[in-house]
Amino acid sequence: MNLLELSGVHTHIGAYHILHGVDLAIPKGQLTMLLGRNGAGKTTTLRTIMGLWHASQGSVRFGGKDITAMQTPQIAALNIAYVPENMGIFSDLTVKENMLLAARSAKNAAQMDDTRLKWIFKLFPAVEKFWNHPAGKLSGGQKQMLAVSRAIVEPRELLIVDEPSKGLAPAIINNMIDAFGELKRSGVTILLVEQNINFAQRLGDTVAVMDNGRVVHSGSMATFSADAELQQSLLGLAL
Ligand SMILES: Nc1ncnc2c1ncn2[C@@H]1O[C@H](COP(=O)(O)OP(=O)(O)OP(=O)(O)O)[C@@H](O)[C@H]1O
Repeated sequence: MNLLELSGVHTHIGAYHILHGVDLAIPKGQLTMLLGRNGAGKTTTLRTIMGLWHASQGSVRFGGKDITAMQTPQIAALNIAYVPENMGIFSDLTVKENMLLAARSAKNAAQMDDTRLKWIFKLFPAVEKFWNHPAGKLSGGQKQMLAVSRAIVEPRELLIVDEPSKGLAPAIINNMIDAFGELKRSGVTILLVEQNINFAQRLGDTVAVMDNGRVVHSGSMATFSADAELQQSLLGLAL
């Protein structure tokens, strides 16, 4: 069953026609990797899902419901979390305050779900370690971990993250892979935009590849991983 479905989505940004009929299906409970060269339209697709841009044609359906024309707060309220490329962290606030702001149902730290926080601390130890530190002081990798932690501070149906491995050192990437693996096992449906093919192959169940504002290939990651020629032709990878 598909949790999210885009059909024939066109998106314009001002005078520019960016998405040219995106068809994308995100199977429930799986981790889908959205790949493609720079400028292929991946971020624009995520922003269109979240209602930050609106499709001028086509439809976005979530759990069978048409969300194409809905506003971002209403879309988020359907239990969809989005971590943009800039991560949306408040640098002057502590890690704890950043987490608290993301927890819609908690008015203070004591009201945050303790079991869930402990689970998040296990996924991302840096979040616990720097709990009372200003978020602006964290390294790039720790900020990314905080950003994902904020997104999952409450249970989600769908977690969308734009380039979680960007600029991260290999050790941090391994931590990120373990954390997303654990998130996947918790049953949440995940959509990641990735440039790091190794990261994508280690985590993805399903893959969709974009080019020129369209999805030009979709299928299982296992099939895609086994086909070097396909990867070469779609991503221009030097193998
Ligand atoms: N605000 C904007 N105004 C005009 N054009 C834009 C805007 N945002 C994106 N674009 C253009 O839309 C196209 C798709 O951009 P998008 O960011 O969706 O690609 P992407 O696949 O996420 O690439 P990247 O990996 O470089 O982020 C690009 O040609 C980009 O220049």
